[in-house]
Amino acid sequence: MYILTADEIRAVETDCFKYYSTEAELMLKAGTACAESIIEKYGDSLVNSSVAVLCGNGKNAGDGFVIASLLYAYGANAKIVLCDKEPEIAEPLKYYNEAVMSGVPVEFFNNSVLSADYIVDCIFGIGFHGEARSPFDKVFETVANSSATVISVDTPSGTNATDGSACKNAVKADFTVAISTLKFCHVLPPSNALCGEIKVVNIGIPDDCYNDDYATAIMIDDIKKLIPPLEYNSNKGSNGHLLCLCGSYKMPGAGVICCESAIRSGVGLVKLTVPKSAYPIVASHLVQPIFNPVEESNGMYSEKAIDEISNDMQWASAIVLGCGMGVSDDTRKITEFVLKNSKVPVILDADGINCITLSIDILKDVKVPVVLTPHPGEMSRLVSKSVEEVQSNRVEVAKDFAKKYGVLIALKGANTVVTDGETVFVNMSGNPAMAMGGTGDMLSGIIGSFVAQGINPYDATKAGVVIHGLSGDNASKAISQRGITVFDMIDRLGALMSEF
Ligand SMILES: NC(=O)C1=CN([C@@H]2O[C@H](COP(=O)(O)OP(=O)(O)OC[C@H]3O[C@@H](n4cnc5c(N)ncnc54)[C@H](OP(=O)(O)O)[C@@H]3O)[C@@H](O)[C@H]2O)[C@@H](O)CC1
Ligand SMILES: [K+]
Repeated sequence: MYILTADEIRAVETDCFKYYSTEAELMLKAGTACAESIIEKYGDSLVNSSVAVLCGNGKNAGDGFVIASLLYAYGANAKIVLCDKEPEIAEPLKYYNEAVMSGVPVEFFNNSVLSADYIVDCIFGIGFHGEARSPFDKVFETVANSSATVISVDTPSGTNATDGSACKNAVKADFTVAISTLKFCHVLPPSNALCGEIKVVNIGIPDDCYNDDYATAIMIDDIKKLIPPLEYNSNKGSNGHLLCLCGSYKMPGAGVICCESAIRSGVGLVKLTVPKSAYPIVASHLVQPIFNPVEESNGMYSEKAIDEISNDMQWASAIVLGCGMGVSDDTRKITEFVLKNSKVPVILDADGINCITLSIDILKDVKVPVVLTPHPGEMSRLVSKSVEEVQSNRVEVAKDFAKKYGVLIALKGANTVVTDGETVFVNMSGNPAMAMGGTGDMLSGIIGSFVAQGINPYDATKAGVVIHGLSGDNASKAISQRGITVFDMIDRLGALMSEF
């Protein structure tokens, strides 16, 4: 599934109009597909309910006039609410006239929308930019105060389809029906939080109107192709050796979480090389890995552990470095040693990332694939920008960094961005319940496990973020969003792997 900017979808539509369809035909298909999705989702509850279809001055309103006619015909008390004026563009005007002819009531915007059961938001689509100009500022304020179920058509009005920004009082939808493809407002903050459930409807634009260099949402079916079935004659050696350099006296759980997630996602053998004082704690929670308790300083790896770590590295087919490791001169030296000397891919997370922020250029000399899994705070330190700057340019920041340093990036947060600096993938699984300590350690363990099993690091990262998000979704559904722990997610990870 592609994710497009406003200009990219306009170019697609222009090609479609050139060769395949008129604007009016496409608008009818868009409005019809949206109405069908609304009926499919809300069904009989629409009948006799009051539905205010709020229409602006652009073509998003054209979809709205089609939707109003179809919901009216379905039995809803649907009415068209003109937010500013009667339509002037030919195609919306056509469907407006048809709606009026079919008896759909029309009114100009007033506070009666506050009592509607449903608001269908066709105020703006991909054409919105900046702050809402009068009279739309007032419309947005009123919608924000309504208790109606809000359905946005294509984009929540007031969001910018290209950069994901949102104006004051931008519409907050319960359900967004995206037309043809996702747009960036569906996956970038802050507007991704305004979409509610998202459904993408196909309106029949032929494939050859699209290029193939767009950002892509990672879908579950795509991931299934990336994970090969287990070999019938496999043994613990052939399913990969993952070395985890994670945990410290103060953060032993990171090692437990990382290793257990790796095991639950299929790796043959895991070795946890851990500072000595953390060993009794991790081993009391997890017994399946091999342990190597090593020299420590202040509860973190000591530089003196480098020989032991070096030996363990010869054994590994992938390495996860950094979860709960702590930052000290010694852990910085160990991180640099691992990066410079590893012959296998390295997944660098958390304190592994923090350990290289002052010596970032070492990434340019690393000979093996490196996956960095920063959260926005870690990314902000890596690029010396504020968290706000990172979050308002997630795709560009991640892509530029990956390209400059020749690494793979999974920039975490809602809709994790995965990139190799050339192509961009965005994750659609997961939920806010996962915003808690330990979920990052889990993600690193899953990615490390897949890489150790021989999946190429880019595919392993894509698969890891999707499956990690799904385990969060499953745990939240079974328990609650506020009430889950990382171990509730790990408990579901094993069963979830049956789908892959
Ligand atoms: N192409 C097709 O045939 C198809 C299109 N489809 C549908 O069309 C939608 C795109 O339509 P669209 O391009 O007309 O944009 P839309 O958002 O409806 O309105 C733009 C108007 O809003 C105005 N405006 C902008 N910002 C503003 C602000 N801050 N405050 C106030 N006004 C502001 C802007 O004025 P401007 O500022 O740019 O001069 C302009 O007048 C798309 O999302 C999909 O739903 C589908 O049916 C498939 C077929
Ligand atoms: K809209």
